[in-house]
Amino acid sequence: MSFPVAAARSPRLSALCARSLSEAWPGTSAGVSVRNLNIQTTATGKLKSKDELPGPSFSTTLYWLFVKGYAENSHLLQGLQKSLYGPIWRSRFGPFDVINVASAELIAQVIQQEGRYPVRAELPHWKEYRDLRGQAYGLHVDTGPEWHRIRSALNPKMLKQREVLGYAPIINQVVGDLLQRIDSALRVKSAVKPQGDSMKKGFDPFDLCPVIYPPVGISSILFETRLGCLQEEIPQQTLCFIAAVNNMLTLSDMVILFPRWTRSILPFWRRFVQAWDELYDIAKVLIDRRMAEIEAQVHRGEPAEGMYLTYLLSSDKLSRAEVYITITELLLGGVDTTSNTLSWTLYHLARDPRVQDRLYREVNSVCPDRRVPTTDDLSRMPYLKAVVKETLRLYPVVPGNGRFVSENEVIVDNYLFPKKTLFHLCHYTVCHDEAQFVHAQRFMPERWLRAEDTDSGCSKASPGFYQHHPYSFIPFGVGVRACVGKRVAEMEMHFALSRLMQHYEVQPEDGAPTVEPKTRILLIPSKPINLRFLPRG
Ligand code: HEM
Repeated sequence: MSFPVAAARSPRLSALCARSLSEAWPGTSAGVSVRNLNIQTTATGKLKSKDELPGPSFSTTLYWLFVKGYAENSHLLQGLQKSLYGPIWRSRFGPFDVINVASAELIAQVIQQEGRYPVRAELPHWKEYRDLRGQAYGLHVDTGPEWHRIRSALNPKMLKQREVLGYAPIINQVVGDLLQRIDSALRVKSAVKPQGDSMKKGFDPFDLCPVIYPPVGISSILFETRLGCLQEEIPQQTLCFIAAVNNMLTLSDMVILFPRWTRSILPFWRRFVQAWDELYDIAKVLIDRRMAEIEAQVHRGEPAEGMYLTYLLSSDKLSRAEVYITITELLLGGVDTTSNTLSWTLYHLARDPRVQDRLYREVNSVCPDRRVPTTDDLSRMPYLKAVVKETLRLYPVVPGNGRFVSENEVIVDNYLFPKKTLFHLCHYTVCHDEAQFVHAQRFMPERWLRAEDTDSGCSKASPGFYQHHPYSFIPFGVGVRACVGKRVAEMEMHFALSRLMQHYEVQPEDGAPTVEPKTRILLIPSKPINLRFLPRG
């Protein structure tokens, strides 16, 4: 992932570990723009205690969340609280005592001190479920060297560019099915129109989100089988799986908020366990089925060829129990994320014909006559990548991330925090910070390009149009704990978007309302995004 630093320097995000920050952010020689990152210098004065931090009382937080409606808009609460308390504040809520940081510099300071085995947040209720069922802990529950061992087994086939390129054919096949699915949805809609109706095929708006919502591409890579998400009749098992993912994620938040003694009265824990059981059981059936196929192949003297699952099952790096839970967790990470990002992208393209036209022209010039793009072709589509980046900036799927620093004390902004402090990294606010991004509320993919753009209608004369602090845009996280699915997700979105552009022009439905995001763990559309898909001639 590159940054549009004006002087044509584009450091890679992966290189942005704390130690290399000044190299990675050219122009920020130590002690100048990295002033706040150098904790040695901030530590020279007297350090303050976290008790001196400003922040809302418990009752104020309750009021904001449940009376003012920020429970579904916690991304906006970040900005409100920043305006009241500054870029660092403390909030207490139920069992949580959280230090919120809402500037790129302070986020960088936290990440810089996250330790060798970073933890996002403790998930005691997930651990309790695993103990209850005697399952392996997995990526989200395991900590320290155990987490690192699992992560090291996953990384090579997920994060190495060379390996990920191998998934291109299956992703393209899935995208082909997606196009067919849209086409048949349009045909059904036009078929029910009365004769002579002026509305033509493709003119009836519909919400693409449910079509692309299911974990289409990633499931093919992980399970090495199609789950039938793109069939007109989605198989029952797949519907169950999708519902279980939703339930588990929603209930996870509820379970952690209420004390244990409420479990016999409130339904949350019981339903949470049920959702996990369903998820795990379906994943286990699919994995066992694939394992039986591999064993049969080996028995026949054939090489066991496959993708991710075959690699994990045959690598001996993880136990079978760990493979069950790891594949389930990978799928959890891959579901809402790419589909929501793609939906937001289309939402903006539909509203901005100039951007859509420029994107179409780029795709068409690299792949004329609807030739299916290859990964090489994608590398020659900078505007396509800029469009996806700009979408992730406006709608970071993970609007706030966490770091639970348990190994060491941490100094941030001259405050000293003891071990076991939970930090909330307010990415949404930082991505919308006018000081980092000129016209921060506008959808302007050009800001990610290095070349001068002539028709964006915005002032590139403003210093900083292309420049921003590297930690002001980290939609996939950063460092060793960053998203393991980043490369696959990007490839999936780039293929899907380029091919959608080849086949359809998207337009908003008549009188379409503005769609705002809401938070349901992830940042998702608050209402359906209904679009018209007009087949291109
Ligand atoms: C638009 C797409 C996606 C976005 C924006 C995204 C974003 C993120 C972010 C912000 C994190 C936390 C990183 C950190 O704590 O520093 C994360 C973690 C994770 N993501 Fe993604 N993700 C996406 C797609 C995917 C996909 C497709 C997969 C499945 C292969 C996936 C699997 C995971 C997993 C397993 C983790 C936890 C890693 C760990 O704890 O070691 N993500 N993702």
